[in-house]
Amino acid sequence: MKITDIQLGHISIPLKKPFKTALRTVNSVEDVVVKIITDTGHIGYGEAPPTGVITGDTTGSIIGAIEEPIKKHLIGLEIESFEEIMLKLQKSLVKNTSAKAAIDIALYDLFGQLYQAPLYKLLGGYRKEIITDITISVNDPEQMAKDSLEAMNLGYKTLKIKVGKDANIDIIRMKAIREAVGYDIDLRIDANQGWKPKEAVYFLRKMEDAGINIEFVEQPVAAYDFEGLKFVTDNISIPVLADESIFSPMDAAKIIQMRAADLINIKLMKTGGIYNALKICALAETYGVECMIGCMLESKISVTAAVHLAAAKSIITKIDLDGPILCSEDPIEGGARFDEYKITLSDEPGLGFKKIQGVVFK
Ligand SMILES: C[C@H](N)C(=O)N[C@H](CCC(=O)O)C(=O)O
Ligand SMILES: [Mg+2]
Repeated sequence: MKITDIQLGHISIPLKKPFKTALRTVNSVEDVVVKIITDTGHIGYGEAPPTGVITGDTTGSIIGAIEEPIKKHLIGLEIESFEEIMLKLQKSLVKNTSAKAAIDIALYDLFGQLYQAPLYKLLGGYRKEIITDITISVNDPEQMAKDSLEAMNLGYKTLKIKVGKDANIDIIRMKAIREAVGYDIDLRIDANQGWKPKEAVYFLRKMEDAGINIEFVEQPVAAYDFEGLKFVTDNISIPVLADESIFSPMDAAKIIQMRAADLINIKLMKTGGIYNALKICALAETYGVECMIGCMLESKISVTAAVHLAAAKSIITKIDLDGPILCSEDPIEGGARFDEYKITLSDEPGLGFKKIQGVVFK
């Protein structure tokens, strides 16, 4: 199975509601889609979102990275020589993790097809069904309480609450949400780097004292501020999860060795795909640090790859793969099945895609 061509397309899906974090507001998924074609007629699909505020990647940079260095390094290679392909992909240029992730995902899709097995089984086959949280965008407290109740009524047991815009109002937001949903729902919060270390400690302690009961806090401080992250971790009892601070396995090793966070958020768009995500899983497992798997604003193509990884690995104990659920439509036939919070994999080979509607590949 030899790679003969790599084509690109664009997927555009309106969201059900605007997605709002401390970093940005988005109304639709606008992602680059990758199609890798082989001489055997097998096709692998991948996807990359331009999440510039987190990864630095834009639509233009993703397309440029794939059309120039990546494509040149991969055409003509055999999927059988998987390690060689992965090394060439990762070494074709530095950074550009979203472009690498899209290609890595399409290659793993082909890898599964080559051996006629669903990817999650090839990677470990731990389970075939997972349960995701759903994100509540940062808004005024009344709106967030209403959105949380709506999610609870759809059956979600875990809500990921976006905060980090103004710590004084964040406390009011969290009180309003906890009051609305009661204590049977787990609340995890994501500040998306919005607080300073001392401010984070002050307000998180206040939230603890108010009995809000928070499962964990995600990325309270700036991505680069490992010391600040450690300061928060050392000074509150709520577990701290590192998201934007960890892209590479090296970042993960550093955070773990510093004890700067209690938990790690793996996202394929930060790691450059499954190949490096597996290294983070191995590191985390070695040190007994549980992982969450997350996503950006992604459709079912790349999120299906994340579902396969989560289904394969027991160290991934927390799931934030709500990208496709936030979308108002699903133009992808096949892949993971989303029934609100319940995500199930089929036993189709690779990632199991059948058809991607409305995307023109060139
Ligand atoms: C969509 C997912 N639940 C999520 O919240 N991801 C964000 C970043 C998403 C983005 O801005 O595209 C996160 O965990 O920080
Ligand atoms: Mg996050």
